[in-house]
Amino acid sequence: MNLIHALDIEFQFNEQLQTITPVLLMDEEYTILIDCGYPNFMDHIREAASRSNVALDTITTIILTHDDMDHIGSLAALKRSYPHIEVISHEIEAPYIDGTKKSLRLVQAEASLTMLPLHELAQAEQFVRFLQTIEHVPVDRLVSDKELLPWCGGIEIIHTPGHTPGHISLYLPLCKTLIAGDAVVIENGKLDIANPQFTLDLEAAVQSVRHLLAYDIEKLYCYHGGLFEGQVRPALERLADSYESRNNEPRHNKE
Ligand SMILES: O=c1ccn([C@@H]2O[C@@H]3COP(=O)(O)O[C@H]3[C@H]2O)c(=O)[nH]1
Repeated sequence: MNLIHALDIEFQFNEQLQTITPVLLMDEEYTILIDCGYPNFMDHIREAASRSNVALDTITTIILTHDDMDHIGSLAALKRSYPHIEVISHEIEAPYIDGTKKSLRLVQAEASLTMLPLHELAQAEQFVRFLQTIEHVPVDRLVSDKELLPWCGGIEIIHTPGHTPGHISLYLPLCKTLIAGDAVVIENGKLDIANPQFTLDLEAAVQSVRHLLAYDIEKLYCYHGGLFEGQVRPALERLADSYESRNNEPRHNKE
């Protein structure tokens, strides 16, 4: 028995209706949550999981695709309530999650304060203060590219850097399913790079999309956008091509 439950969670953020999609993977023994929402999202996760008849206390494992406030925000609360949960992330991402290194999103947000026009400053400062409140949690197990976790018939770790340096996607060969985290998102029905303006290394993010073409993917779940309804391979190819052709466009001489 292998099951995948997409936990679509709708909420208001910055006065906008948003949806995030953590994913539950289950086999006979293990219940694995992939990413865990913003701070104070335990009730949202509990409610979404209960729609799939899953109780939070059955979660054995949390795999974090990367360190960002909307992916690790409720990790500390989940660990406090369920200390048995094993937390897994890529080895490069772990120091940001456990707080040994300063969150790169916070570094980015602080750096933006010196460059923003005055009218955007208050919101950016608020975002910095928000990031400073994110609780850090030790990572119990480090994984690296191509590692195969034994659950659900095998879960392959794919290192997909770009959005952050230790970002991972998860591939389940048995059901040809990719959990993409923020490696790609769905925007207006199409695959896209997640917030390119905040992507820490856009070139690497596009390379990661190309790398995903090596996998036979029939179902693709995005954290922002949920299940992609379409032909995955051509969509990934179009996405990589579109960013690469932008990079190859001749630059206009402004002199
Ligand atoms: O100045 C900034 C920088 C970033 N951000 C957020 O950081 C997030 C990174 O992951 P994401 O792609 O899910 O979403 C991004 C944005 O929502 C922001 O709101 N303001």
